[in-house]
Amino acid sequence: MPIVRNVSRAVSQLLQSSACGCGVSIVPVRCIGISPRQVASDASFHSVSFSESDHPRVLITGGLGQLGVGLAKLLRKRFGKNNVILSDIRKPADHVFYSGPFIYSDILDYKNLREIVVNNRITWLFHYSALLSAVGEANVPLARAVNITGLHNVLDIAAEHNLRLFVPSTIGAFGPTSPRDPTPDLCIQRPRTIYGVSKVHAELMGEYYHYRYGLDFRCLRYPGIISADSQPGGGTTDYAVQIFHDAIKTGKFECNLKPDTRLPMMYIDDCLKATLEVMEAPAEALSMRTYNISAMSFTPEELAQEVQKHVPELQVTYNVDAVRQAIADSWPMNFDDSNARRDWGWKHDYDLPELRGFQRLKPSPSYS
Ligand SMILES: NC(=O)c1ccc[n+]([C@@H]2O[C@H](COP(=O)([O-])OP(=O)(O)OC[C@H]3O[C@@H](n4cnc5c(N)ncnc54)[C@H](O)[C@@H]3O)[C@@H](O)[C@H]2O)c1
Ligand SMILES: C[C@@H](O)[C@H](N)C(=O)O
Repeated sequence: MPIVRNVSRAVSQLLQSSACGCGVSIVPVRCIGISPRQVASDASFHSVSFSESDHPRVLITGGLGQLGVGLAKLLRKRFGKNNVILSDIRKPADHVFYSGPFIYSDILDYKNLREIVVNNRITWLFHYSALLSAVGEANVPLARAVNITGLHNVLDIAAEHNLRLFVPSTIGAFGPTSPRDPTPDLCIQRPRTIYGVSKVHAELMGEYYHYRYGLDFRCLRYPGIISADSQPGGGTTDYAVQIFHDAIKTGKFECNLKPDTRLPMMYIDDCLKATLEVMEAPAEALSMRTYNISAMSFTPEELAQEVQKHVPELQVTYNVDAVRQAIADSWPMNFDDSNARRDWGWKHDYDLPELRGFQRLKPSPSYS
């Protein structure tokens, strides 16, 4: 795929919007009080438990972060408001609470998660809960618990209840020994953050459950995601969201990465579109279960120049955060997503050139 580096039109666009299976079990089942998992040696099951003409019943974990509310909106449009349940451990804002079903769910509480899946007859699960790269380095034990133990809970429940499971991975699943320009789907993955390690673990565990038990696991490696109406959750690519907000609000932006740090990025609408598309793709189309997806790639300096075309008075300074810089320097510069394009027709809509005007990054009134 040609690498897109033209940042001009995208900037405009962004700125414009500102069981207890105690009996015989064939799946990995947690058995209350006896053993955590029972797996028969001939374990095998297949995940599509609803008829293809029915709408899936969806649960989104960690849904109050940068991406979950937008995903719920997209899925509700397609499957109906009441078929999509957002969940998180945080209190939702009014506009989120009143926009559709919301439920408290801590992914570390296995029984609670299972109860939600059972009571709501969930068929598709989008597992968004995570601690991102920078906050993960600041609290490794919590990141390990949420990103690894939490994933184990989700995998087991998805397997027990024949769910189709989406788990996002990231450019952060690669490390300094991976090829960086471009980074293919299959190559060395030796990340040096707990976030990256947990995401490689998620990719491998999901694929293992797929091949071992038939779990319908689907995974996309997202680039850094740019959004208008939601705050990033403490990652290395956060600067690429913050610059738009600061340009509009204060006309000043202090970047915590060096000006020439090139990273793959994607507008949120493309990210969510890809997520829905890969979940709807026929299983036969998927030659793999974990795909890179790509849209554009730019440096802070290039992005700043583009924003300055629309906000000429914007002053950009650099105050490099050593932790984030070390992480960014170990991540891909460009992502090769040719397998996604070939297998299930992935095509992004937004290059930086396509994002015209300032409206996209103007926070809506409900944004906090
Ligand atoms: N935003 C990006 O740029 C990006 C890029 C690549 C991959 N991803 C992945 O996409 C997913 C969503 O990303 P995001 O940016 O919305 O993340 P975020 O950090 O903004 O939100 C994560 C959410 O998880 C919740 N959470 C934390 N602990 C929890 C627990 N114990 N139980 C339930 N929920 C819990 C938090 O409250 C938060 O709302 C993550 O898995 C992330 O790794 C995001
Ligand atoms: C890239 C992605 O995984 C996230 N935005 C982070 O920087 O941690």
